[in-house]
Amino acid sequence: MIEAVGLTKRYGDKTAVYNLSFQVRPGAVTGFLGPNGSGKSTTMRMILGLDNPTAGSVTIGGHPYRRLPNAPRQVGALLDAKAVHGGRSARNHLLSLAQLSGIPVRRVDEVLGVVGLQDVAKKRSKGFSLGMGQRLGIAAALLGDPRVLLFDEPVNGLDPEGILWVRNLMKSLAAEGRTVFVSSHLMSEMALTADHLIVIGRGQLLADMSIRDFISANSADFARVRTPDGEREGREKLSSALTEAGGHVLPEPDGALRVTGLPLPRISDIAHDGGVRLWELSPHQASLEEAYMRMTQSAVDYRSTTDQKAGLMQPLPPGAEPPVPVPGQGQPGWYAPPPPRHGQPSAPPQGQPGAAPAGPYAGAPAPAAAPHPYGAPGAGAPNPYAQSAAPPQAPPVPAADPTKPEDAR
Ligand SMILES: Nc1ncnc2c1ncn2[C@@H]1O[C@H](COP(=O)(O)OP(=O)(O)OP(=O)(O)O)[C@@H](O)[C@H]1O
Repeated sequence: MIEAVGLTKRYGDKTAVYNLSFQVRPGAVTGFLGPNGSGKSTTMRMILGLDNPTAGSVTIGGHPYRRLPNAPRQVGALLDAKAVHGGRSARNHLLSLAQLSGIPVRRVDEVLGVVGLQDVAKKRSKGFSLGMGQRLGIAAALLGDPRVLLFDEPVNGLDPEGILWVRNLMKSLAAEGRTVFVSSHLMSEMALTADHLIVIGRGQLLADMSIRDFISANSADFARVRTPDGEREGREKLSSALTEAGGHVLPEPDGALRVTGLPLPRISDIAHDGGVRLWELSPHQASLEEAYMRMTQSAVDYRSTTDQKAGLMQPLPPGAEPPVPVPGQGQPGWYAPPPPRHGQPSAPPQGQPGAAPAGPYAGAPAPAAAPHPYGAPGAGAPNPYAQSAAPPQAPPVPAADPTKPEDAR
């Protein structure tokens, strides 16, 4: 088991990780999520003794990494697949690692086979593609047959077959009772791979719970209702009737309605009473990606702006109309999560730095967070992001908190 207690890391006046407490348990794949720059790699480096915490501690099986006897036999890690001597062949790279840790040579050939690099084992790694480099990094992590494994973005650069292989590998390592801690930005992949999630934002714990609890705590069930195409009047009539009955109705991009606050049978009855035909009435739950976006949107440091192509535009021909901007294109594919049960602001106020671009559903209040099933073990100072059993009141972007270091606010 990996256990962090009050883990904090400052680089000068930058606080990369602040008061982070969590446990990564054996027998499960634990996903480690957070926006760019949220402190995932820093946390992993501290777990592996590559960085010293400014405060707090992190142990593996009860010991700091540096005090583990023959640590490479107990802990395997892929942090940076490029951190390889490019002039060495894949096999020689693994061989040198094996010799340093007293691992038999035949294990090198074994792991080369496991990651599918046996045919290029004698090739210099500097000629490797991104995906081949990742495979070599995974081979190095598996070399000592360790009980604890850390992978920082292991599927980066892998093709679909490679991604599937990594997914199955992580699951089988966990099924053997090992501790598997894996960071990724690929939500769909995490949803398929991880059993448990630890989510951080700006170095602080946002969530520590099972995937299923994470999704239900950060999303509301909703119904998709579609009336026949071309029957606009019926759609509008239904929309008004549902709103009148206490539902919250939002238009979907394809013309359907997203309805919360009313059970499906009630929606059906309302449509029937109003004489509105339905082509679709289906129950839905937000995906991990939607739930993650909702939870982390206020902790995102790096956001794109619209490319104005300043000074690059050709003058429009006489009479031509400028292109019409497409709503919600600031973050393609993203839209605000389903609306509230109790009403809680989900996005920072528009126009402020860090405000999310207005999506088609922007402005819809977000669902109240459900109680945190596991809590934040060992949490010290109150964490403005952490899920809590109390009704949430604080807006997602915390106001300046004088009890916190500047970067942790
Ligand atoms: N050696 C360092 N010196 C100064 N600042 C650092 C150092 N390492 C990390 N940081 C800062 O700490 C913060 C957390 O960085 P970290 O690399 O841990 O984030 P991350 O969650 O892994 O990001 P990504 O998802 O982009 O890989 C960032 O603001 C980063 O600039």
